Amino acid sequence: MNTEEATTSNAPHIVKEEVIAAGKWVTLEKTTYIDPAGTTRIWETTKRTTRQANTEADGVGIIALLKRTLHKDCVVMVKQFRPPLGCCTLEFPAGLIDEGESAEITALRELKEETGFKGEVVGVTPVTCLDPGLSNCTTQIVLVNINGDEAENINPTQQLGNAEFVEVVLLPLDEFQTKIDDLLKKEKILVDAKVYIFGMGMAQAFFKPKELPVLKQ
Ligand SMILES: Nc1nc(=O)[nH]c2c1ncn2[C@H]1C[C@H](O)[C@@H](COP(=O)(O)OP(=O)(O)O)O1
Repeated sequence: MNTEEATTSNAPHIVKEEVIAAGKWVTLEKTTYIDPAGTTRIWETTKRTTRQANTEADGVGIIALLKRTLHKDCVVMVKQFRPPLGCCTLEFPAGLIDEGESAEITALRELKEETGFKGEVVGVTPVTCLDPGLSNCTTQIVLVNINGDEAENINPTQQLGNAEFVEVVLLPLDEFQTKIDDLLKKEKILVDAKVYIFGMGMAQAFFKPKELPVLKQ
């Protein structure tokens, strides 16, 4: 057996997927798979029922930067009650990809619906996973700039459905992490992991690049 064959035969893979329970929005499945040691195992998996045929992403998250004359640049965030957690969360605006949509189109539509802002796409990630030990849920993060000086972005109006209750929260980019820490102290909310990691990354990138290396112990 050559190296390539050995690698292929040892590759972990799925044998079968059986639906245990199916709801309108999610399924619970029993996933039978072969692990890297060749052992057959079972995993409990959740999946969304809404993934469209033309995409491997379930939805998008939107990092929207609001740029206005004489204002600090702000990240447009949303706060809403999330039933699975039983509390409010601070998240990037987000939503599921509808039939025939690209990630970019979904991002601009969801941003308009949830926040009222009209944006312009400036970047998009590959398909990324969200909670791989639990679910096959995937997302693409779309970076959007908003010209806050444009007439339609001065008093933005949300376009929410009757079961949607979304509060828009503007956080200055240069104090993103500390403002989130303040909110967490004040209110009983949970912050989305993507959001907090973005804040940590921003803080590292922008506020510590000039620190001199110190002796490591
Ligand atoms: N897991 C879900 N359970 C539900 O009972 N309803 C759900 C689930 N996931 C989505 N939805 C509903 C709620 C909204 O009416 C639509 C669209 O949600 P969308 O705005 O695209 O996405 P989120 O912002 O992440 O809720 O789906």
